[in-house]
Amino acid sequence: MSAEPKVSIHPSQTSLAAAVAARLITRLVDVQSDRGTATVVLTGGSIGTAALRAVAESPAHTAVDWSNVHVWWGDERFLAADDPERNAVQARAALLDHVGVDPAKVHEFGASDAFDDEDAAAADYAAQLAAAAEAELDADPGAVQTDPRLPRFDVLLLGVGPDAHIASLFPEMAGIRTKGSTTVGVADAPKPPPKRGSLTLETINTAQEVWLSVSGSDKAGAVGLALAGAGHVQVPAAGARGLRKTLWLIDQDAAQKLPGRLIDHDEEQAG
Ligand SMILES: O=C(O)[C@H](O)[C@@H](O)[C@H](O)[C@H](O)COP(=O)(O)O
Repeated sequence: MSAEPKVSIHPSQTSLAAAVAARLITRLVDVQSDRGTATVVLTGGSIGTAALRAVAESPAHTAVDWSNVHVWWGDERFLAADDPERNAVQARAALLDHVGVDPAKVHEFGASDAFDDEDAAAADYAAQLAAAAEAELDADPGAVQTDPRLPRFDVLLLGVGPDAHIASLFPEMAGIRTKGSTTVGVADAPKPPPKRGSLTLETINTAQEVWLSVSGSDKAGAVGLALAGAGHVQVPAAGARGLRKTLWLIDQDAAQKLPGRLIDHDEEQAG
């Protein structure tokens, strides 16, 4: 079971980041009012980080109980813990340091100063995920889990590269082909740095909602191919689906090669 993609087009990168931020705040508030806690999976990349900055700048962010938000990452660069290129370091600077998150609920991929290699860090992340899944079941023995090795992901954010990669799953490479594991170490990513850790596509696709945020004309080809139904090994972004929602949030530059039949005009006007 997975949700067909919906597309929402925004006039500029700035309005896109603001729209992602507004949607994220609303979603977290809604999930918390139903369930008490909410879980978000963050992405690195320019638009992902700009959206987090926009959350911090929005007065509405105080409606979220940040101390009850679980934070994970879709991928991480295998670098020292304080390296400014780490997705987690950028997310802290953009949002997490400003909103009173509970450090025990912020789950980072292991860094290169703590783990021998990217595979060990990825294995550790899989163990962290499995422990969270177990804790979830202890707290609510009736909880329905999509995968017993994974906690519930309410919203999973992704950026998309010009080559259509998502998280650290690059076209035609081993990561995007990985089956049976929840995480994967990546040794030779074409986007620097080469060493990374990532959720697998199978893991990404257990999220309730997957939102792909994309800005810029260099991404238009990737967006067009992904939404025209290309195969996920060649076009990883084509394979990302949420269980109840798959939302492409894109700016006009990234929408240049969009198959027209996919534009949802209600969504288009929403942002
Ligand atoms: O660690 C990373 O590099 C990311 O998680 C990666 O998947 C990113 O989201 C895309 O490459 C888009 O990045 P831009 O928005 O900067 O193009």
